Amino acid sequence: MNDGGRGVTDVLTVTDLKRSFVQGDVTIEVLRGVDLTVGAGEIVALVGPSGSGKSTMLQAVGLLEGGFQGSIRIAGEEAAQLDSDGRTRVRRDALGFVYQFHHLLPDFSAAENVVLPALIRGGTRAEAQARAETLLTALGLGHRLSHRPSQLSGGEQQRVAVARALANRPKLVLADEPTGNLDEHTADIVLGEFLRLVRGEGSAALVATHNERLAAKMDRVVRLHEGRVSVVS
Ligand SMILES: Nc1ncnc2c1ncn2[C@@H]1O[C@H](COP(=O)(O)OP(=O)(O)OP(=O)(O)O)[C@@H](O)[C@H]1O
Repeated sequence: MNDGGRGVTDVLTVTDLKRSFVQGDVTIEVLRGVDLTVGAGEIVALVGPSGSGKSTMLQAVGLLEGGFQGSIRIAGEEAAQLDSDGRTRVRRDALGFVYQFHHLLPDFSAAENVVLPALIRGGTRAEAQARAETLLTALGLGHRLSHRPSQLSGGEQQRVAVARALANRPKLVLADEPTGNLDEHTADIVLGEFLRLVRGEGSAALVATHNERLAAKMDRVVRLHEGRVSVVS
């Protein structure tokens, strides 16, 4: 799909997305009709105060949860038309995920954690290994390939999570507070590396953060407010 205006192909088009949660007698309308596009290779910050719905939004776009109304198109595929296998395929082939906490497999080395997504997708071990080493080396972890997560610093663990997200060359990386668990100095460095690598790979990214300073380093900032998105820059 082409948005016409910016002259780029969109990897993500969200139209009139709605999500509410019912708790007892109370209905909380978190997303009240969100419209959002992310172009190929574009890095978009999703900002908003705590509770504004950033994680809810990323869960919808990551095809991780149902219960949504509206349209989500990822790399040309309409989410509502996908069955469970289709959602798994889109997540595996078109998306990469980075969370606030690394969620690395504790019994596997840094390299093995990055190799796994490619193996699951059906790649050869040699290719997956070469890709993992390239990504980890680009993130300054060439000397940490055999370390397990518990043997790495917080910043190093998060770099491995970034490498894992990029292993299958996703069109779109979804990142939920990717540096939220790091001290300010380390967060700055890791976010800079994340942006450099994502740009170098030509992937797009949608990055939820409540850190406006970090958001300003991205190509565009959109704000979630009262269940809708407004463009900041
Ligand atoms: N499964 C759920 N059941 C009920 N309410 C929920 C559920 N998930 C989220 N919410 C509510 O939806 C609102 C948005 O939550 P969400 O986690 O998306 O916000 P956020 O912007 O990511 O916040 P933070 O920056 O604190 O992570 C909150 O009020 C939250 O309590």
